[in-house]
Amino acid sequence: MVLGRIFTKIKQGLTKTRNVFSGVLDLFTSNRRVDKAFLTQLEEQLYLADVGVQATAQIVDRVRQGFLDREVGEDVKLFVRQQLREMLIDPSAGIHHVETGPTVVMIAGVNGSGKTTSIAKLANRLKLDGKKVLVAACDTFRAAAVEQLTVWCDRIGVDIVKQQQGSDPAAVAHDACERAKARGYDILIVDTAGRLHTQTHLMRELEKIHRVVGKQIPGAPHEVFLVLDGTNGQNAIAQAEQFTKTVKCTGIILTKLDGTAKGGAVFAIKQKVGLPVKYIGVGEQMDDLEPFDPDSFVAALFEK
Ligand SMILES: Nc1nc2c(ncn2[C@@H]2O[C@H](COP(=O)(O)OP(=O)(O)OP(=O)(O)O)[C@@H](O)[C@H]2O)c(=O)[nH]1
Repeated sequence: MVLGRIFTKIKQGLTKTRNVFSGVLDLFTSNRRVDKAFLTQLEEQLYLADVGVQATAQIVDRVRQGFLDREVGEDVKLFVRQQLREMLIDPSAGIHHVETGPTVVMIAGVNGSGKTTSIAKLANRLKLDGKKVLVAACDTFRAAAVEQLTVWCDRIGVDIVKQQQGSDPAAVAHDACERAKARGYDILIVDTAGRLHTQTHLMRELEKIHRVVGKQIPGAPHEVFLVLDGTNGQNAIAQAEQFTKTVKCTGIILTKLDGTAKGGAVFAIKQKVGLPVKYIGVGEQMDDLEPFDPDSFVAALFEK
């Protein structure tokens, strides 16, 4: 029942992506053979669905190898569905909670990507799972960032550690770790600045937070999630490539999938950036963040 509701929500959130993906699905209803023209069309449609050059080439190649000159039918469709699903499978799904001490999740991403909203949604989700959640407002670069995060935390009912604008983000991280340890929090979510004056500046700041957190809590940060705006499609991938040169990330939160037809970028992200999508944002409300599940995602694209 609950699963059904979540699936319906994912399907609704992916409406626009589903519409472009119907171009792929229509190919399997036609009465024809797997020939050069079919493979070219498959390539075009996957590409149009933002699946990305590399992922598209891999699928088309495998269809050619397995089905050339055979009739197009359910088996080819199932094969493509399987290929897409397998591309997304990742053994490290979700957040890895440590056994003792707080689990630290650092959140990075450029301003406007949906970083603040995603932190709020994640905090809300973890709280509903029974976790004691603390948020560290380390984006001290912009006053609005701290204010916005405070409003969200109040609304959700989770605690926040903050200092005034312009203070050292690493100091905020330090305080937050102390508090998380002293008061038995299960999870500490650390917000970070989205953009500073230069890339080097940003890198130094993120590294410093990383170091401070690691000194306070062994193994921390346990996860580093990069928030990407799903409406950017292939540009989000370029951004991810750029960002991961600066910070070592463990996963992606892909936002705003409800507002875009470019949800196929999920495949390209995994292929090109090598990072799993951990959560997807499918709306602006607190409960509009879903753990990314390859089965449901691909099923949502393939099922009526
Ligand atoms: N439709 C939709 N909108 C979203 C989603 N996630 C975030 N948004 C909206 O995107 C806008 C930017 O989100 P923020 O969370 O403020 O983004 P940010 O990265 O923190 O950016 P700054 O506030 O500029 O630092 C807001 O209007 C959010 O409501 C989503 O999954 N779906």
